[in-house]
Amino acid sequence: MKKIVLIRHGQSLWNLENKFTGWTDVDLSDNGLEEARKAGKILAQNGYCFDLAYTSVLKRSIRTLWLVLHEMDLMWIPVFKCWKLNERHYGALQGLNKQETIEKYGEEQVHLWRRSVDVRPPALTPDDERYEADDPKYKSLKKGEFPLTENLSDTEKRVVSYWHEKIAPAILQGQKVIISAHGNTLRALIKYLDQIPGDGIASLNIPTGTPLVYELNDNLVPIRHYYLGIEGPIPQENIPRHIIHSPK
Ligand SMILES: O=C(O)[C@@H](CO)OP(=O)(O)O
Repeated sequence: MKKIVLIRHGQSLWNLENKFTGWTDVDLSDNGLEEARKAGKILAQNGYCFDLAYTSVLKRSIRTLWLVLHEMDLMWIPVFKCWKLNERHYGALQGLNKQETIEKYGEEQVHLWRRSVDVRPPALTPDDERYEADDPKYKSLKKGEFPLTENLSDTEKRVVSYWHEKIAPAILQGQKVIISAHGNTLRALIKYLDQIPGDGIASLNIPTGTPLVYELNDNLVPIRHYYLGIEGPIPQENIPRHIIHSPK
């Protein structure tokens, strides 16, 4: 049996301000910093240890990982950063307030943009200042690879390709792995691992800064999964489809 830990970054400044974030590189809020430290403590208290870590190139997930590894005294382990683990690109919605967007376009449209698998938010244009293809952190992207907008399926393709290229081979070699990423990146990975069809993933919301353990069989098929450190009943919207129970 293999065990991996997924963690969505702690609360970011734009989570706090209720803004669409996507690839905008905002940092953690004070609460998010605290969530990340708490996650590291909980992992250490539960006897977790990692050989390798994976994260995006966005500072909210990198800093979350740093704080987790700091609390676990594991800052020395190799950390691999890749844009393929970035949050879903939110196109022209990036920077807009979610509530104001609902007031302008209606609840139903905004829900489709946020949670549908195949609807893409309005695209950025390459002359938009939010189009950051020239940022050095994206110099490894091939021409045309930098997204102007993405739906969850687009995100799933890049996340799953990285899973097969890098993460799965490491797990199969026996490495203990933590992945620090983003709400929609982790939803996409869970959709793939748990083979959740179509819009079955629409209602899943991953809580910030909360370790989610996946136990996998030798073929990397999920056996069960559970959160660490949630006190009281787990809200239904936080529970991936196959969840069985939380550890004692
Ligand atoms: O703004 C974003 O990038 C994401 C995650 O915070 O938001 P949502 O939950 O709407 O997908």
